[in-house]
Amino acid sequence: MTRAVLSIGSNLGDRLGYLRLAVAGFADVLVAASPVYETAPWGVLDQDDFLNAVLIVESADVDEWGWLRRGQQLERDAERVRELRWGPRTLDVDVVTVDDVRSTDPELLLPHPGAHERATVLIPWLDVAPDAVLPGHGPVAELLRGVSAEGVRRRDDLTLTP
Ligand SMILES: Nc1ncnc2c1ncn2[C@@H]1O[C@H](COP(=O)(O)OP(=O)(O)OP(=O)(O)O)[C@@H](O)[C@H]1O
Ligand SMILES: Nc1nc2c(c(=O)[nH]1)N=C(CO)CN2
Repeated sequence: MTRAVLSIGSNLGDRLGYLRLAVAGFADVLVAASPVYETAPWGVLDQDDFLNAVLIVESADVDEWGWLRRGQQLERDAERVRELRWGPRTLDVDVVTVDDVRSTDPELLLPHPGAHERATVLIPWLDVAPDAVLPGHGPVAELLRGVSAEGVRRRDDLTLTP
């Protein structure tokens, strides 16, 4: 059995629809889905706001590479076009952690190297897992104390399950 934490994001087109597409794609393995947050972009600042959320998924049949592949298939289903690094996208699925697996393979870095400093990941993750620990970094609740939550707004009017 593996349990993964996935960060999903969209800032192009039907943003909520794309996040829902991801949730539907993981419906058979879904343990929890966080609230939806509207977030100011980081990385490339001159782009539209994102919707972000975190999913917890679990399966006896999927290893860390399987979670990556399933996320990438959903990105393709969302007709994502790879253009700019950190640029606009219909759907991004990042594998944040898979249990306490460590990987330095550039195709699958685990834990995700940006997670510890991204409020867009840490805030929704804490919502669904208050005791979560990011391997190598510590409790998510503590990491959040060192990160600015500016530009991260909870959107309770948007729900991931229709
Ligand atoms: N933990 C991970 N989750 C998802 N993709 C990963 C992970 N580690 C490495 N990758 C690789 O990253 C590439 C995808 O990069 P992508 O363009 O989505 O990056 P990004 O989302 O713009 O930036 P960031 O990875 O900083 O969020 C893929 O080739 C994938 O194999
Ligand atoms: N707020 C926010 N900004 C981003 C995001 C994201 O998910 N949320 N993803 C990016 C590329 O991975 C680049 N910038």
